[in-house]
Amino acid sequence: MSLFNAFSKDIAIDLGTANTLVYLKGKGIVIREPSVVAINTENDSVKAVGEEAKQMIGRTPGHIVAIRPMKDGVIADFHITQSMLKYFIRQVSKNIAIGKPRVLVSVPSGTTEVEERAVIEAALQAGAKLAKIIEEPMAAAIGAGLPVGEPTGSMIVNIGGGTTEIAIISLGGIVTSKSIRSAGDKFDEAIVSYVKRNYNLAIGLRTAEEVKISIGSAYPMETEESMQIRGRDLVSGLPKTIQVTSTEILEALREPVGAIIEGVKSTLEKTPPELASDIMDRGIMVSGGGANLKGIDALIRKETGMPVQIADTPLDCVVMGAGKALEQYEQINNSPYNGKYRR
Ligand SMILES: Nc1ncnc2c1ncn2[C@@H]1O[C@H](COP(=O)(O)OP(=O)(O)OP(=O)(O)O)[C@@H](O)[C@H]1O
Repeated sequence: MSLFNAFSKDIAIDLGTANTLVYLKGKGIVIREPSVVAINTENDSVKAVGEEAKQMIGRTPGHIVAIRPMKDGVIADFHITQSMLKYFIRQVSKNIAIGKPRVLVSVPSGTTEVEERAVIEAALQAGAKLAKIIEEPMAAAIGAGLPVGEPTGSMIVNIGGGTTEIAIISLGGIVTSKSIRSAGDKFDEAIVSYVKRNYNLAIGLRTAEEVKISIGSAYPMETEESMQIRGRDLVSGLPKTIQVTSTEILEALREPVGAIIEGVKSTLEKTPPELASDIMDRGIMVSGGGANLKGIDALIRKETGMPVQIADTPLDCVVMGAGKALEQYEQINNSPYNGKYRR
């Protein structure tokens, strides 16, 4: 049974802190852009959205600001989030001439009801005919191929940009979950702090992200790697290049990665014994962009003693799961949205 009707032009959106992905029913992923909006503050108009706006971060003239409207997995700026959502929904509607779509948006599990209403409102104002919410860990679990509808425990750890969502799912419902504000962004910030502390060098978050992706790891790697990075020397004030090693970045990431491990352990401690035993058999599934951090699976395995698997396309799990949920929604949550907000 479909969430809406079988012929509708439904879209699913992963409204992420770092990236927004849009899935069009029958087509797959049609938009994959950073969640960034550049605003001209002279007339409050939107100058650019997505990749084009991301390129402007840290490089804008005074009257243009590049903003990430979602922070720590929640909506930090409602109006800009709304503009972004409108832009993406209109992109899809315009290019594919689908008329007014019905929209399913995934939000982090820590999102308050007020924020959920704000997202629904934004989707409706962006031209959606109907809008519904799906919780991110549920979407991630479906997208990672876990058997969420079965009477067996599945565990998902979705490491995004702003939040890590950890959940135990059984029979189509979230049994226990935790949303922690340590994920990809905190990894980047930790690298910025490390370089500042140890080298007196100021680097930007984009450089830190490049370092994380190139030589970052959560677990000691077999071969040591190194990378040159450029920043501003805090003593002389001049540009300077230094070399950092993978061992140093492992050390820099210890704290934010440790917070995720603590979250996983405390969720396991709260898990009912029958489900815990299922998870011992089936293991923990890791998704989200942060699942790409080298060695994250090895570390979780070592710290929990459970089997751990990285999802096939970690960055796509949430939107693919939300997309699948468009078709399977009745099995997951039987509360129809009837024109007004309802969970
Ligand atoms: N190869 C990689 N190694 C390490 N981190 C990576 C890699 N590729 C992407 N990331 C990180 O993944 C994060 C983005 O992941 P994702 O798109 O799943 O988050 P999001 O859905 O936007 O955020 P949230 O779920 O918190 O709302 C970024 O911090 C990015 O730097």
